[in-house]
Amino acid sequence: MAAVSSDLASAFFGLAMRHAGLGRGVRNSVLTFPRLRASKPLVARAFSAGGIVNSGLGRLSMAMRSRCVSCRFAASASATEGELDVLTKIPPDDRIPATIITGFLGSGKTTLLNHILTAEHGKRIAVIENEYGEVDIDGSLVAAKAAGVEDIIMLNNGCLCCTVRGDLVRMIGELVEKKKGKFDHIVIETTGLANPAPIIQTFYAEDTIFNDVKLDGVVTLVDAKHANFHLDDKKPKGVVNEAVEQIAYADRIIVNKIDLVGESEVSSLVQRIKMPIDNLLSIDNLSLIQNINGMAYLKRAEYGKVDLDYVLGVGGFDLERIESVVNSDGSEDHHHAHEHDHHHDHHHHHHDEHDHEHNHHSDSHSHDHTHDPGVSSVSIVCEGNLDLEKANMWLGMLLMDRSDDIYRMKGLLSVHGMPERFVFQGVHDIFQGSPDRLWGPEEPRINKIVFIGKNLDAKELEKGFKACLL
Ligand SMILES: Nc1nc2c(ncn2[C@@H]2O[C@H](COP(=O)(O)OP(=O)(O)OP(=O)(O)O)[C@@H](O)[C@H]2O)c(=O)[nH]1
Repeated sequence: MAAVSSDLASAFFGLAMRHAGLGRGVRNSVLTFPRLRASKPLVARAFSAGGIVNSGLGRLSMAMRSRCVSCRFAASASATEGELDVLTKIPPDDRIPATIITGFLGSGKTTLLNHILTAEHGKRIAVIENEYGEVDIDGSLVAAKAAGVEDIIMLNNGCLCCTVRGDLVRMIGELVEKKKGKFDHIVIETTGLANPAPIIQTFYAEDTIFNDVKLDGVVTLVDAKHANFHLDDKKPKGVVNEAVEQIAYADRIIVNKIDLVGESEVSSLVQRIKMPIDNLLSIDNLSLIQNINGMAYLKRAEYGKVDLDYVLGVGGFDLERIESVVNSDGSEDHHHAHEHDHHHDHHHHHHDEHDHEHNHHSDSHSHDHTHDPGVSSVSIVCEGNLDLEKANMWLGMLLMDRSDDIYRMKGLLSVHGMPERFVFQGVHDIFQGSPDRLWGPEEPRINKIVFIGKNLDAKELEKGFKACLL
């Protein structure tokens, strides 16, 4: 890994900053890091509405365009003057939003879908339903169709994340081609055994989708009664536990079927999914407890009944809205205030915005999962300015090395010399970043970054990140 050239480094943020919106309405850059060995030529693929751009890293000549009219990128040391086409205003992103509904078998996906389809929201929704091995459309879906769903497409000759991924691309392509303007949102229900990662990646890796459709969010249903059983399921080496993965990739979690269990059972499940491990140190059986996703918002529900703005238009993959995630722990369940307790617990290390006003030291939280192959989340919060070159190198190397294990990343960074906040997110080796609004004159320049993945070593991540600070 030591042989990785600094070209890789300049690509990570450099490309992200310089390549944006080459085509209609696409504001952000998207990078994928192919699984390369350091000795091979390093190539990044930038997907844009204009097609795939293959570029030798660090030798990019794409014009940088920013959403923000007055952006300057003094920090982008490697950008040549001719590239700084920063005054171009990018048109609004008018791609059709798509929501993935996932969750283990029987967790209530179709029930939620019906709730969405029959509720008053004024949206015209096209549905892609993936029922593994089933032929007939679910009876309740037919009812929903009568209620005015724009289109229901069945994908039932395999699982969306495996065999029918090509079908998904084709179907979305056809939907857009034939029915564009007739629907406002696409909802995709996966099978209960789907791993969301390949489905998410399809939205970035396939130009035919990326040009017209943007991923809005991943909503995961969790069966309050049976989830622990599936989460505990020890899989053979190399086999993923779908129940864990589905939660790990979520932007919105719905702990459903709470009518079937008692309050304490729900609370311990919520803890297992969300609560910072530091709070659980007093609990005896610590090894059984993991903080699977500290980033997603979580709500409890019966029969999937949640407000629709909780599941549609969430902007989970929208750089403009990453802030709300990295600034909070995702607990949004106002009826269960105790889920916020860790905000006020002096033993934990995850601070909210208010804390930082008074306490500007760096910190992170996560249980040390070095010896635990479980999925966990790590948050790093740290005031200071990042050295762009170092940050490029660190994140580039991290993804080269660990992109299989890093499921999701979201962050808000303070880059030295850059007057705007830099917002980014990633799914494995796909990375997307762009400048956000200007830092306020009195605003502390605090970096916030969240990782969700397997075998994450919080200390190592924090050390690597802090080494990038000036
Ligand atoms: N008691 C109870 N039952 C529920 C709740 N939500 C859904 N169900 C029932 O649970 C069963 C499974 O719900 P579905 O919505 O079909 O679950 P699914 O995730 O789509 O199932 P698969 O497609 O098989 O993975 C149905 O009989 C639902 O009526 C709930 O909150 N409480």
